[in-house]
Amino acid sequence: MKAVILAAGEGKRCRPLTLTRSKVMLPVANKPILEHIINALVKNDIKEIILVVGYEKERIMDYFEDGINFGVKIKYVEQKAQIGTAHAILQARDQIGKDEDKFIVVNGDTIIGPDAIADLINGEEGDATTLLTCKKDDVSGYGVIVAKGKKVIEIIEKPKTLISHLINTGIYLFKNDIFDMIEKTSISTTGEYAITDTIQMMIDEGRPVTTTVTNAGWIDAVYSWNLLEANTIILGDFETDVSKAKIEDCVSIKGSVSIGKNTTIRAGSYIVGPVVIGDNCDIGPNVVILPSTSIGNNVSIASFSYIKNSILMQDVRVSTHSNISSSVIGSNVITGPNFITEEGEKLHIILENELNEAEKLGTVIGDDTDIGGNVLVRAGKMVSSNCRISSGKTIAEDVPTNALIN
Ligand SMILES: CC(=O)N[C@H]1[C@@H](OP(=O)(O)OP(=O)(O)OC[C@H]2O[C@@H](n3ccc(=O)[nH]c3=O)[C@H](O)[C@@H]2O)O[C@H](CO)[C@@H](O)[C@@H]1O
Repeated sequence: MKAVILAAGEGKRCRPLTLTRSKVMLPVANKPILEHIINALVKNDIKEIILVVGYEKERIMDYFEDGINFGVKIKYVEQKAQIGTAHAILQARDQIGKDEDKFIVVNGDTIIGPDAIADLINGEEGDATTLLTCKKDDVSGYGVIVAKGKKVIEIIEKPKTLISHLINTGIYLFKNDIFDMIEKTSISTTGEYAITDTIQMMIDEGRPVTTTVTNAGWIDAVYSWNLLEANTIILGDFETDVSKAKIEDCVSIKGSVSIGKNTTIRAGSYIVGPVVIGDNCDIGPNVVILPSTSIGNNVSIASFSYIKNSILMQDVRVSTHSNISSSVIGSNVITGPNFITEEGEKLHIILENELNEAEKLGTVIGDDTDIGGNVLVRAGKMVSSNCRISSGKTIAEDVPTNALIN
């Protein structure tokens, strides 16, 4: 069976991190979200994946290439304008071909494990379209499903009132007839061609649509700070492997800690897992890294720094005596000595003109930003990409892209 992954959108709610890469390429436990999905499909014996790409497509294509390093054949189709999930699926029509019986479609921006895909495949019913659903207390922001047993009665996209606790995970088993149905789908009130509208049309025409409810892990990082929660969950499955690292004397490592090749952990450092550290990093001496932290490749963290519950992407340089907690730091960010992120709980954050609440957050910093020494970032304040912040500043407001704070 073939699978189609929808990966053409930006993921605006994860800005500033998605200004330079799409949400599907954001790292969780040192792997892009998309890689977790591809692994889940490969573990279910999927041999060919069609990736629908658009926004920042080169980054995706450079990373996955033809898929050979990921154990699968990957083909790319481009969706030139991101005008909806139904339109995105339609781009894969030629690659799926008429002979294909059924194929899987997965949204590229949620983290799933192999069990979710196995549930979808095992729940297949005759020639029906199957939607993988899961139960959630708070269903706001999702497609909601009303079902009678396995039969789907109605699918309503982001309803304003509570109709059901069953949500659409964005993982489907379709037959080839979906393409003709998509072509008949009209544009929604939000200006998109939505696959949920196509599915509702199938139900209205009396075509069989069933649902399989999954209890397998399905993690949706809606906002950049949700990446930290996702990271904590995924790191929970990691096993200790420090065999490829250079560990100096008097280093203390507790819990599950995975360290990549050519990484040096210098004397006096103290690491408590779950923690994952990539290749070619230089950590210490006397650095403390606490759960649940992911550190990408080519990162250096200088002496007496303290990192907790954070994601540091690749090529980050942290100077001495820094304290980074509950933060997501984009790639190629450089911070001067005594860089401090304040941590806050239940923070109100305005993003894309919407008020949101972050359970716990330090800061989020976009790619390619340089921060001088003795800088403090107040809890929940974000610094966008390509900013220059001089020494001694306190960041008490969000900093926009390309800003120069002198
Ligand atoms: C209309 C629709 O499908 N809604 C579903 C979608 O909502 P949701 O609003 O999450 O859908 P998004 O717009 O985030 O898109 C989902 C995925 O499709 C990709 N994409 C989107 C638009 C586009 O033109 N091209 C493209 O490739 C995005 O990159 C992303 O990977 O996922 C939720 C689960 O997370 C479901 O509960 C919703 O029912």
